[in-house]
Amino acid sequence: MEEQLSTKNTTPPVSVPAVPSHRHKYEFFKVVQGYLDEAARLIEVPGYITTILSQPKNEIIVNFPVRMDDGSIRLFKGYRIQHNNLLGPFKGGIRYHETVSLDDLKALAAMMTWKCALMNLPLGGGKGGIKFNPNEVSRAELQRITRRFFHALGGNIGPETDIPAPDMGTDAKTMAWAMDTYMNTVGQLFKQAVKGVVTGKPVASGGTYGREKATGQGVVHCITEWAEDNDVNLGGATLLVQGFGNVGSNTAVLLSKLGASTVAVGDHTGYLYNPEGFNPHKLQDYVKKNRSIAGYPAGKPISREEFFRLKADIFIPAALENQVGVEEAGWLQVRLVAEGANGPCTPEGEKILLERGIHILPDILANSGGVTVSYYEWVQNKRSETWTLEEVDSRLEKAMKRAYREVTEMARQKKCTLRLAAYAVALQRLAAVYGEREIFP
Ligand SMILES: NC(=O)C1=CN([C@@H]2O[C@H](COP(=O)(O)OP(=O)(O)OC[C@H]3O[C@@H](n4cnc5c(N)ncnc54)[C@H](OP(=O)(O)O)[C@@H]3O)[C@@H](O)[C@H]2O)C=CC1
Ligand SMILES: O=C(O)CCC(=O)C(=O)O
Repeated sequence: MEEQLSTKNTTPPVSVPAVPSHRHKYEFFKVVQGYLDEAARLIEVPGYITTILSQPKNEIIVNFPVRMDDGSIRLFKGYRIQHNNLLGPFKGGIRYHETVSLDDLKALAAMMTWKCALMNLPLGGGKGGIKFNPNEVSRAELQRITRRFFHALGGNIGPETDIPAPDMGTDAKTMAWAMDTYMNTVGQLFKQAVKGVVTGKPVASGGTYGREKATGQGVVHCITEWAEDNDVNLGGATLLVQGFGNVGSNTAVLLSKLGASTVAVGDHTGYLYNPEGFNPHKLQDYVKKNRSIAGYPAGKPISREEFFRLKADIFIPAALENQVGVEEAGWLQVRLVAEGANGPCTPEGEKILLERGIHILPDILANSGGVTVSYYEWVQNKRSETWTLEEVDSRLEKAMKRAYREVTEMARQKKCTLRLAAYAVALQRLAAVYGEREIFP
């Protein structure tokens, strides 16, 4: 039992580098474009389509000053990348993290285009963020940074233009501040009902039931389908979870209801191991209160390498991109990597995993439950409706299972990886619309 293992961990929080320092600079946008080009060759898409999709439509950069608690003024740089809006308004999260960069956000915005197309949503792709560490500012500073950022973005976003949502370092509260700022600036000018300007809001402020757990729920639907296809019993399965925020913790909690057990977890402060299995509810509550897993009593501190070398059934990366490179792919002893995070495996890492017979559920499929339920929230805001949790859950389940089947069928037909198959399904949808519009007569 977890409680019996309670060796008190008094280790102070240590910052664990996201990737070992000898690793090359990771060109995330190039990597994502590489997948698109490969998928385009696979399904023979006309060259002009990949040319259009090779860069974002708009790259918005704003510099804005914020008064900090000590009275000083600090200048922040914020981004909103609008990749593509062929299928509908730009859509995607806002990331607050010290690693935020233009290149990464371009990659993440492009991935939103593929994700929305794959899920057959009438939405395009976007992503934004600010480069700073949200754990190092007070709550009042966080609110002022958010309000200044959304004020600076002004009319570049809107319920029919570009709809942000939470991503790393942001949550429902951030979205409530964002909506309020927009309502009192741009919304005032147009006298519009503007709840739909952001999704992932608190339920009382126009959010939807089920959004908070949606990404984790989607990961779990994909894992369940994979388990069925591969005759794996999830009861008693063991999990390694990297990142215990929204995606990691909800995935662990939902899988525990199917009998799976989380034996190791990690975040930027370090990694913890508990062979008996953590209680994911308690750990989730602890992280909500303490902002990290550091000091959680029911686990033994281990190194990042020890974490990756543990024998388990499923690895769920739910933190940053570029986590599974050549080294980690050689270390992992699991049957499945289910990508809760965006871009956690490098192409070289993926190749090694597949050669070693480790399956991968790719990000744009596995973590698409979040944006799918964001879409449900946006529809409810448009129609002034409130759907029950059961309705949201049941729609999400159908949508995830349909997407999983489409991707596995494409992979079978084209004899390709699930990642390329997911890109191919998405690209096929976009190509059909470009074709119908005959934009270059
Ligand atoms: N939220 C959503 O709906 C969706 C999120 N995603 C993706 O899922 C991933 C996680 O997002 P989300 O759960 O929302 O973010 P959260 O901010 O809620 O959680 C992120 C987690 O990652 C950890 N982390 C940060 N840096 C490191 C590091 N260097 N090494 C190990 N762990 C680290 C954080 O730890 P700490 O707090 O200690 O920094 C935290 O536990 C991201 O890739 C995001 O793009 C994808 C689809 C939708
Ligand atoms: O819910 C959304 O709109 C965005 C989710 C997101 O940022 C992602 O899927 O990476």
